[in-house]
Amino acid sequence: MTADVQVSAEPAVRLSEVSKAFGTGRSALLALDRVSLDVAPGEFVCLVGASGCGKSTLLNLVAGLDRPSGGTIQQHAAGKDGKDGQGSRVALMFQEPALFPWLTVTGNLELALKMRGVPRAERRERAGALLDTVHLRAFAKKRPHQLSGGMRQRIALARALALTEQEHASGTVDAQEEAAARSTVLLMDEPFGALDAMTRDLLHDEIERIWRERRLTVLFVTHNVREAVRLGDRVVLLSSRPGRVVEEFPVPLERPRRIDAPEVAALAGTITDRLREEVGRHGA
Ligand SMILES: Nc1ncnc2c1ncn2[C@@H]1O[C@H](COP(=O)(O)OP(=O)(O)OP(=O)(O)O)[C@@H](O)[C@H]1O
Repeated sequence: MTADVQVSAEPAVRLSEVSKAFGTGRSALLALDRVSLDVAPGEFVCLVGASGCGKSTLLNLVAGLDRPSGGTIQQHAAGKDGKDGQGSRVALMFQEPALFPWLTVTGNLELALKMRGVPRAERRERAGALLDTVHLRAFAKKRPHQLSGGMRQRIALARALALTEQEHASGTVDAQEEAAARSTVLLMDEPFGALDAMTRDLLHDEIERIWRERRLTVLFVTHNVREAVRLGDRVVLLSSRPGRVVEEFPVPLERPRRIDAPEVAALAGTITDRLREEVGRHGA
């Protein structure tokens, strides 16, 4: 089976009627209600919605950190044998970088590579390559507290990428390897929420470049509708709790986009109006 052709036709992630309830009986809280969503390989999808509508819950389910109460989540990856879900690579990145403070920048990345089973002899070089990707090679020997917030988030991004690395030295990129890269899913939960506007702008450029170069599939949660329009191929609007997909907005704007461009503001305005309507309906 030629995995690349078949896999590229499949969504990288498919949620079918996914529900999630916390607790049982009368005290049960329904966080997600029959959410269906396909994310294509190489697509950048942003999820927006009111606070508490279940965005983080959804990412946690896709990451496999929790199990849905109903419905199914499938991840299609180009595993060696081409089977669905085999060789699937998912990495999560949060608002807090959560780096180990006692390790250097390189040490943090090497640890992630070790967790992926990358042999010791390769780790230093691959950590260096990841630092090149986020333009922080010069800070390899620093510890997290010696970096700015934006730099720490770039290291967290490099670490997330490390967690999607393959166990073997990749060498040349053949079609199957490329298809596997496309089905690498990067889950980002408000990764830039704590940064100042200028640093966030820079990181938008950075994540867009890395997404393109590595052909990643990205599922990105944000409160910031403009950020969603700046980055996404598609913006998915969730309802107030329980989260359901209310509407999807394709973003047909040429890249790179500027967050303050009038066309970004216009589409963000439309989505925000829809979000307000939704929040109003729930009396939140
Ligand atoms: N482990 C849990 N146990 C019980 N309730 C939970 C748990 N995790 C989340 N919830 C509840 O599920 C709902 C959805 O939470 P979630 O964190 O997914 O929302 P969110 O959209 O990411 O919110 P925010 O935008 O404020 O970060 C909330 O009402 C929350 O209190």
